[in-house]
Amino acid sequence: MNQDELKKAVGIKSVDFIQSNSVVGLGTGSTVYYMIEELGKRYQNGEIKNIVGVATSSRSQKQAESLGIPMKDLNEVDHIDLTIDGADQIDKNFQGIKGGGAAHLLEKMVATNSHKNIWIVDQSKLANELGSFPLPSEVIPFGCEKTFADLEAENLQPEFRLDENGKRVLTHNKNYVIDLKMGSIKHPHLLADWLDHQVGIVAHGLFLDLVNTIVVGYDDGPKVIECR
Ligand SMILES: O=C[C@H](O)[C@H](O)[C@H](O)COP(=O)(O)O
Repeated sequence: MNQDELKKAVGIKSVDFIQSNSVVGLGTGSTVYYMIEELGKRYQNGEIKNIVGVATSSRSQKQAESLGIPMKDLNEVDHIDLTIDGADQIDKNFQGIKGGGAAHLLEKMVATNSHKNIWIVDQSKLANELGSFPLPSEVIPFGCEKTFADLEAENLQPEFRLDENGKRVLTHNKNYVIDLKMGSIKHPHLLADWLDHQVGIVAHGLFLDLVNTIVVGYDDGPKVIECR
């Protein structure tokens, strides 16, 4: 199976975890696309009833709406039962990096408001340790050169993320993304703690101790792994 087929297989499989009468967080990305597509099908044919979706990006919001899935804003729900999202890298302790699509701020807010989090990935996303995938950080434009200099001084190999026209990528909230390309993250909790204390950083892509279950796409089919 190619990577896209693996993503599709885990996307479809993950919908088995969605129960009727629940509030579901909808992640963002090319793997989640298949999950939302399948959820739309099962909602339309009545297999899954009475759900409300909470999106983590305008992309996922639009896709879900186009399939007729009832949607609410995070402010409008008192809880989220389950969120299904993708990930960019998952280490052997089930810690993750997210934000390859610059959606990690909204994703983190939805994930931390969810009773349960499931990540869906193809096998290429699993790694012994985090860091070979650059760690995204969302920074506010005000004073961003200072924030950048602080990251550089910390030896975190920062780089502003640029679009195809060489312009700085803007997030949903009109912030910039700085990718940290240090290659290897030996102590994710220490790094997360340091980044959490940088005033100009709104959110970083380290999602630690958060995921409960991962669904991994292998050539012989999706495998469900309980993490915590
Ligand atoms: O910002 C994007 C999100 O964190 C995605 O969930 C992550 O990048 C994985 O996306 P994909 O399934 O497209 O690889």
